[in-house]
Amino acid sequence: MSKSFATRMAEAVQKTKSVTCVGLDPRKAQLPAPIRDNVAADAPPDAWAAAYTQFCCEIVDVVRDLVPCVKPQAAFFEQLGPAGTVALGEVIRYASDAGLIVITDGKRNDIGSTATAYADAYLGTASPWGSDSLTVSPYLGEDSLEPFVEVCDQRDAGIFVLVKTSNPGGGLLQNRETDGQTVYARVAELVQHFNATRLDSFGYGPVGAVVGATYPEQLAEMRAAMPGSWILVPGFGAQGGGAADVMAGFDAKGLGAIVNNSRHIIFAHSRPEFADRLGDARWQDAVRAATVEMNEQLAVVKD
Ligand SMILES: O=C(O)c1cc(=O)[nH]c(=O)n1[C@@H]1O[C@H](COP(=O)(O)O)[C@@H](O)[C@H]1O
Repeated sequence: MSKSFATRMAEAVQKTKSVTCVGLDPRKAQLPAPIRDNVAADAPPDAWAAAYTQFCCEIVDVVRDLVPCVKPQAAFFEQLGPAGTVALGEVIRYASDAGLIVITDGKRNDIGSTATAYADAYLGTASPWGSDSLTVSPYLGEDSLEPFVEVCDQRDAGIFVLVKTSNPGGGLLQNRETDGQTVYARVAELVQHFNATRLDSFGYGPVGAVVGATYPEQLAEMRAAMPGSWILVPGFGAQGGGAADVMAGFDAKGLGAIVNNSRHIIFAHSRPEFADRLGDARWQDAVRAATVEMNEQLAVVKD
């Protein structure tokens, strides 16, 4: 890798004219019939892992010319044990070889010395799970994030720090005020601090932030608080976020935010608007149609 993560992201968004991130969150029960029916319900984990790999790689084939990035969610693979983690590595590699930016969603972190091991496992090219970027928890503080930032510097990788999550319960801790400032705003300050000396020609650094589409007001607040940060915006689609809710995330050129959609894209074959017309048999066409639809709803990228 020679260009920084932030620059690769900006160029990929400009090339595809898309701010959509397709979330790869495979679930046994929701796989389309042509894949699910090949695996017995009580089949061993390696059979399901193979199904997950096939499903996710076919999605990559369908969306690779439409979007800048994909986000495999590690939990669904880890659920299958060792075979699942091998499948996760296969999916990461396949998406990367297809030219997509890969954000592995692991929400990892630990004390600094252990954080270094997580960074080594997930960022850059050194391990089977080497990705362009990883989601990271800020809960252990600044010294737990520093090892990730160091690896980002060494390997032109990126991280997305959880700032204001999309779930209803996130506010319990994130909205707490100390010294007249919310916890999420304090985390945003830290993110901005890390990026301040690392900005690329687009004005962005390697330390991204997660802000849910379910909190549009806070998204606007966070865009202003972290001008140097790419924002990963989950919660679009199945969690209720819509186009109007995410508009505050973008800069004047339509850069600076990517919007994740997992279930409403990858399982689009079962959404009412696609089920009759396409359904399980044409699930790949449903994935493509849902991705095109989302791109059209979020056509913010300027020439
Ligand atoms: O880090 C994330 O991606 C994330 C953060 C957050 O605050 N909320 C959130 O939903 N996510 C992830 O984004 C995806 C959302 O999936 P859908 O609701 O199916 O689009 C899941 O993989 C979640 O784990």
